[in-house]
Amino acid sequence: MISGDARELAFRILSELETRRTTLDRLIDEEFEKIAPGMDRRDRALAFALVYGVLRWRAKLDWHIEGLANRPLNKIRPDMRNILRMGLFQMLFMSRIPDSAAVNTAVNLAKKYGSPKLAGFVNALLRNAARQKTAFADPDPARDPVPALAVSQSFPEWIVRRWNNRLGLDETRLLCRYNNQIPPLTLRANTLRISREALTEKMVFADAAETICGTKYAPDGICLWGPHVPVSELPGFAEGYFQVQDEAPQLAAHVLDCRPGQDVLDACAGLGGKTGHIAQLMENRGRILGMDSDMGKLRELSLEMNRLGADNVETCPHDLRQPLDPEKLGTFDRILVDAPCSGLGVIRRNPDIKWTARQADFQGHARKQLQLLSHAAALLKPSGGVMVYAVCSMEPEETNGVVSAFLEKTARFELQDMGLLFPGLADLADDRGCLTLLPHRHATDGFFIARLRVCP
Ligand SMILES: C[S@@+](CC[C@H](N)C(=O)[O-])C[C@H]1O[C@@H](n2cnc3c(N)ncnc32)[C@H](O)[C@@H]1O
Repeated sequence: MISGDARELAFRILSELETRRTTLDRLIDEEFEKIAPGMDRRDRALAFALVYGVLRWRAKLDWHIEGLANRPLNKIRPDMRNILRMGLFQMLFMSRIPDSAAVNTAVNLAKKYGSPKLAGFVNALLRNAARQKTAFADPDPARDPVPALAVSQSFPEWIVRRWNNRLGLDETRLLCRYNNQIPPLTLRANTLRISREALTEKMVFADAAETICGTKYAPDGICLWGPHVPVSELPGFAEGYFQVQDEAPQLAAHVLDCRPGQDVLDACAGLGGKTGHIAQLMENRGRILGMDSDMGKLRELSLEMNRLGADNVETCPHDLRQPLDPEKLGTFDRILVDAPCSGLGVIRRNPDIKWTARQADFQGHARKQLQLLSHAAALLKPSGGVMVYAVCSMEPEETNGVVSAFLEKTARFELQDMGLLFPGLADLADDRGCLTLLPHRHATDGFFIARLRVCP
């Protein structure tokens, strides 16, 4: 059992993230459960700030560490790299922490996890950083703006290059900057139990956050900027008054426009973020089938539906690429395919994605997305059926590219213009009528939604 020290906890999370195939969310849940129950709120907040801060600013921190160490980063032991990143992050981004505390705590970690010699190296490098930091400079953009932006905004060069080719340098800079900001905690009021107005009042009364406001496009969303307590301690959590969900994904179930009494398939239901929303739009009447290939997620989904009071949801573990139950073919009024993707739209909330996503994976994502969409299409009612395809990405291969490939393959479907169907969302619609949300333009996660219907 290790101590409940915030920096040690952050160090363990950062190191494990590099060695295990898991997501930041899962690792945080695991490590916090093991270590942090007794940890006071300020220490938990520090551990979070260090993990997220280092992941957001890793390329910039590494650039300075390489310069100070006078050797390439891969010549520094991976665990010492993380100790150095945490130390330097505190010096550059956490003005309330004295440099001496950043150095001493890093040296203690290096002693515990390394050796006296490595602790000496960490000590010397961070002391140099403390002396030189006011003179630190980013690479010169005049020489080559893409790698310079990759360091100054801390993104992998391939992502900056990709966005620069599509959006130009100025917008790419804005997009990177936006993705490095701390997002609000966004909730969706569970209208089975409470209205957005009444939930907002409860949050304001409880002084739940520094600023509390409604979402712009999604009718049931509330943004909490600078929340004062963890989600599970917010008023109404146990009563199922809300789910945590960014504004952009709230629009997926909204445009699915399901009605009470319908048969609805949530084909990649995961933990049920959108299933709960569908249940509230259906006022708990009709039938929802939550499908996912991950049985563990569906178990959690069922618990989540109990918390929300959504009682018209059944679950079905199934790999949607495999043959479908013939009895289910052509039976659903509405289908949501919230497909697995690169996750490049949610870097603001999951900065680890910057370092785990790969350019080479896009073709594979697109192939799978097309397969899931095509198989799901066979389950839709031949008359009046509507299917929504969504991904938390704004990359062409897995957004409009998949929709075009699907339409080429499946002539009985047509794309619907959501700018016309939902006038409140018109400024999010692209020239085909799909919704493409860009973080820096719309102040949401990056997200894509297409609405397809069987041709009348
Ligand atoms: C973007 S996540 C869904 C998030 C979920 N809709 C929510 O709002 O909480 C994509 C989901 O697709 C599931 N998935 C991946 N491959 C699948 C497959 N072949 N068949 C069915 N589900 C799959 C993953 O387990 C994951 O839960």
